[in-house]
Amino acid sequence: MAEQEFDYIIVGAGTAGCLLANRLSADPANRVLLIEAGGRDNYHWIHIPVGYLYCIDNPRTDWCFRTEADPGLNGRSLIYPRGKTLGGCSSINGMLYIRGQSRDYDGWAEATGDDAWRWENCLPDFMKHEDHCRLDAGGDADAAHRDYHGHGGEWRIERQRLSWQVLDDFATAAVEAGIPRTRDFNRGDNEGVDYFEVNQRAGWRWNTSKAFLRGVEKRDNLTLWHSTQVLGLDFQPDDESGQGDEPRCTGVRVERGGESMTVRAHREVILSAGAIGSPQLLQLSGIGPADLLREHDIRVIHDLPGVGENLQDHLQIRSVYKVKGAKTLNTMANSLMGKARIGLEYVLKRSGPMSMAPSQLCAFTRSSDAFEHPNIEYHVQPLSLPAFGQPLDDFPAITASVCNLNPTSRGTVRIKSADPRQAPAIATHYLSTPEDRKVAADSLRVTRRIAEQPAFAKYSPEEVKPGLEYQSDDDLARLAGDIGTTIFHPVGTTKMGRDDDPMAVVDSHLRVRGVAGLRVVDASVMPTITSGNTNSPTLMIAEKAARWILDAG
Ligand SMILES: Cc1cc2nc3c(=O)[nH]c(=O)nc-3n(C[C@H](O)[C@H](O)[C@H](O)COP(=O)(O)OP(=O)(O)OC[C@H]3O[C@@H](n4cnc5c(N)ncnc54)[C@H](O)[C@@H]3O)c2cc1C
Repeated sequence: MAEQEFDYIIVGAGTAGCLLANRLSADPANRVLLIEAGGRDNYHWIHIPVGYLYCIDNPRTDWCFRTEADPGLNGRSLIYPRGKTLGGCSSINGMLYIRGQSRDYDGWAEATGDDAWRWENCLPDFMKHEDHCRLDAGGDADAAHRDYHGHGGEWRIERQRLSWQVLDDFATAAVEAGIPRTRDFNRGDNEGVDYFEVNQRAGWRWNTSKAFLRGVEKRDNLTLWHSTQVLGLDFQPDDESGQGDEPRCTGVRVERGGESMTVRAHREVILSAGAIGSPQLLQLSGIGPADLLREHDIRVIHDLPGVGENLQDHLQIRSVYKVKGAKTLNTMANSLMGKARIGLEYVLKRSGPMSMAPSQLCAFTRSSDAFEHPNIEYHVQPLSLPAFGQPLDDFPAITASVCNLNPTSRGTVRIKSADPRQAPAIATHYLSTPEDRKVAADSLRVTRRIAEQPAFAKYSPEEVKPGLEYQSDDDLARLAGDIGTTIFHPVGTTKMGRDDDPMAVVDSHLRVRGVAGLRVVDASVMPTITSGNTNSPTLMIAEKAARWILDAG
């Protein structure tokens, strides 16, 4: 097949990739190719919110990664979902819209030496694509809402179409325990308790493929290749690149319809393959820690020791409380009649449990007085299950999942072979620092403090997990290792940083250091994880990067 040529090649049609494709192809003069390994997002469970349960660990929508056995989890290995379809993780995620805290972005500005990343300079890039329901005609926005939220953009944010008495009471208990109520988690200081806002439209999931791709897919200058895996990057050797001593990325090698082929990029290749896929592709292509590459007989194009290092994630520690006298999903869904009622409510009104994001109630607070800012986040659910993928418990219960927002543990993503079809080794290293073990223990104590408050105590809560017999720091941290699991936020594996940071993989404009014509634009560039869920920060990153790419073009 003849070699094909484009101006920009975007690898990965996930959260970042779909937004980039939209913005870069807005100018008809730019020929843009968007490549996605997964298929179209035409599986019904992607769109029915509760369907995330059926998309996770399903090869139709998920890469189905497994982590290495983790000593911090007492030797357990976890399923590690990553979306593999148009929309990427935004097609299988929890739909929760949370930006993090202003200090996260001010920290990125410090780490890169570039004020473009300061909170006040990120806020316009969050707002640019936003379509916030409270700013709809007749919406209940307060006076300041317009200063923090946008309307009319592609990315829809709505209130949930449900409420649960038991969660309303958990929220009141949180207030009784000293956590203030908030009406907006997204103004830079997210302390407080309320229901999450979600990326849904009228009870359907709103993923980045619907938001950014669907309306522009027919542009003549935008080509979409789904079901096409990028196998590696091509380079022009340094002496021929005309870029001084820098090698230049000239295109990608793909497998499409059973054939291998090369595609050329005149201006840039942009990796948006996510926090696992992007470092894996760089390493496979000769950009990464030289020793690792040589171990797998890969020619070193550029020795960048930070590629695949600095993996950060939020570990959720799921306390389960058996309750009396409360309606929970466990009991509602454990009969055929109950399931039928739930199904009917969704068909007729697009509301109820089938419209449910995995988590409903949110709280940000501090694990102890040692912290000046909220350093833990709650995701509270009116249900419990022994493990993801297993049926709900047959007793009424809620789960109060808590995670450390700013972990100090760092993991790695490293190829296991030069074969692009083989998954890399994902070593999470959760709870590997004394600080993280202490926050884990203290956060479980905060959960207990909330559960003891009068508003929740009326349900006679019984702590099934971890169990009140565990009280000491050591016991609680060990138990956290038993019941903790990913909350699906890997970031940081191609971090941005200053020129004098040897572990920085990209500069503050997300250009791969030491290589021309190549950027990374996705969750992997975050130098530190945000204090909240990671989808909207990734969109903000892509919005900023799109402008820089167009300006450089
Ligand atoms: C189960 C789950 C629940 C989550 N819940 C939430 C939530 O409620 N709120 C929130 O804010 N965040 C949530 N997240 C996290 C959030 O969705 C991610 O941080 C965000 O989507 C990352 O975007 P990205 O662009 O970096 O990567 P992705 O969205 O993963 O996109 C990468 C894309 O690249 C493709 N790709 C990878 N390798 C190749 C290759 N070699 N060739 C071609 N294509 C390739 C992938 O198939 C994928 O489509 C969740 C994630 C998961 C998995």
